[in-house]
Amino acid sequence: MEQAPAVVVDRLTKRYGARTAVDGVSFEIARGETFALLGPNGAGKSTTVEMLEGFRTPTSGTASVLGVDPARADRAWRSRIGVVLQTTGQAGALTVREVVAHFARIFPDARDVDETIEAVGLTEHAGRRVAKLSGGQQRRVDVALGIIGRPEVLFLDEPTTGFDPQARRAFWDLIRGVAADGTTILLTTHYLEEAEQLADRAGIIAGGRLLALDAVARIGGAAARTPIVRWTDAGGRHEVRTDEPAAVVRAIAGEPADLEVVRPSLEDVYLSLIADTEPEEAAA
Ligand SMILES: Nc1ncnc2c1ncn2[C@@H]1O[C@H](COP(=O)(O)OP(=O)(O)OP(=O)(O)O)[C@@H](O)[C@H]1O
Repeated sequence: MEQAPAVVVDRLTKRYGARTAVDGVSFEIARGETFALLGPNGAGKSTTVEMLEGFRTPTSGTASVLGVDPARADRAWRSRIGVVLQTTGQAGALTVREVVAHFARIFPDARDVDETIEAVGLTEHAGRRVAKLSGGQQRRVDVALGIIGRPEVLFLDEPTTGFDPQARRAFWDLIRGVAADGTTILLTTHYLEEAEQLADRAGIIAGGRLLALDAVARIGGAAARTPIVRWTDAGGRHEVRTDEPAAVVRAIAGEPADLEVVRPSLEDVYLSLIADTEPEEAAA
């Protein structure tokens, strides 16, 4: 029998007064899958994730995480969930090792404290106070606390904001390892490359509505990913969308200038999908 999905969201809606932050969103995340929720500032990503974490109550619709309604969840359920919130909030006076060890005691089957600190690349800072770390290093402490309990479902809300490129790559390796252990991951991010690197599937949300939901390589539909050939000749600048870019290039007469073949990236598809949506200020 196929395992039930780890996360089921059905017409989930959250209103704050007259503002609808999340508007009838539905998706599922399979066990072991890494799913990315993408969207501009104010799109409703954090509100969605926080309803799944049990920190906010839906206005209507339903959510289920590991078969449980997060709004009614108990401690046993919470110990199966890992959370990395958007804002950092540890006790800054404690050292990295003290904070991680403190959290390890909360969970029935916690990871080894030093191994976890090593996994997030903080071994040489383990004895330092969290308050003395850089923003990116403090974020790694958040991630350590999110994974210390060996969660079945891990929520990562903008986990690499403030990371330098090298730290981001190290973090991706860490998350790939967590995913390889079978952990289901829900990631929100503004870095589309991060979604391409980590996620199996993604949803694009804007104005509280889900605009697209598919495998990362297919999102936006096949047409949106059709390669584009561009070149300049005596007749001006040309642009052709084609599934056979090599044939188009061969057929170009003479010596074209600025010849390029581009395959639209997730970022291109994302930008064209959200281009028609209202910016948050206008939606207020
Ligand atoms: N407690 C609240 N009261 C009123 N409005 C809220 C509250 N929390 C969020 N909102 C509004 O709900 C909308 C969605 O916010 P949310 O934080 O979910 O967006 P987001 O996609 O996570 O954005 P970002 O990328 O900036 O983190 C925004 O318009 C926001 O202003």
